[in-house]
Amino acid sequence: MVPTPTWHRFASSEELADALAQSVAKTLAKGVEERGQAVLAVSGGRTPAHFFDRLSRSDIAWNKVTVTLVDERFVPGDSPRSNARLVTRHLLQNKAARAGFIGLYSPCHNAEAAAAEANEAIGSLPSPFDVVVLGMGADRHTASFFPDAADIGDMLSAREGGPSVLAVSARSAGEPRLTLSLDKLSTARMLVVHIEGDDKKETLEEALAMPAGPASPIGAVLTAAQNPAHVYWAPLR
Ligand SMILES: O=C1O[C@H](COP(=O)(O)O)[C@@H](O)[C@H](O)[C@H]1O
Repeated sequence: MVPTPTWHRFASSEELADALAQSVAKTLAKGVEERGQAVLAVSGGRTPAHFFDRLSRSDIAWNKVTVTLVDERFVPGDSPRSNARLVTRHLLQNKAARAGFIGLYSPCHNAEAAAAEANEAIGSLPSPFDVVVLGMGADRHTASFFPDAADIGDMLSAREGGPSVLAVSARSAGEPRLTLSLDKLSTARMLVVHIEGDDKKETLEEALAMPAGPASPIGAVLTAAQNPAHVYWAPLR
């Protein structure tokens, strides 16, 4: 059984973006106060742009915050499919332009080599991360844990001590991917799933009712979560 997360439902994407930005900013500020620095790991895709715009205007000590990605496509930073590009354009702006950024992509010969490089950089960050904001696809993938990835079972059963960044190859994902490990995601002090639209709400409700595992990577992450997880939902714009 997947532990039931706390749902935060909003009438619009704008209201959701305001509330989520406020809550994330508060948690990052608390992290800076307690540890002198804070880490925020965010998703890519279409959903988070509006939330990023709001969060970038939050008045916190961004120079003590490092932003990273929960996952990335193995594409250069100027590709329209790059999650780093989305974060650079929408989050690392305004007040948040002072934040540090560690991406997962590097121009290596393959995703495995890029994952090894990113693993070094991610390993230098304080652990656990302060905030992880996940998205979710219609196939119940989250970060780049895709149900049809060859070694999805192994990736979702790996616990503490393994690499923090993994290379992923899945037919449904298109290009190769890089993802933070289950351990990195599930140990976050604040774990949020940000989804919009009725379809995704139904998909997540189904995932919460089915066994966590390769067919339901979002369920696996929520089951492994070390702190109560939060779902932020609004209808599609
Ligand atoms: O491939 C990805 O998709 C998911 C969901 O994206 P969305 O466009 O449906 O919001 C996202 O969470 C993930 O970071 C991204 O790489």
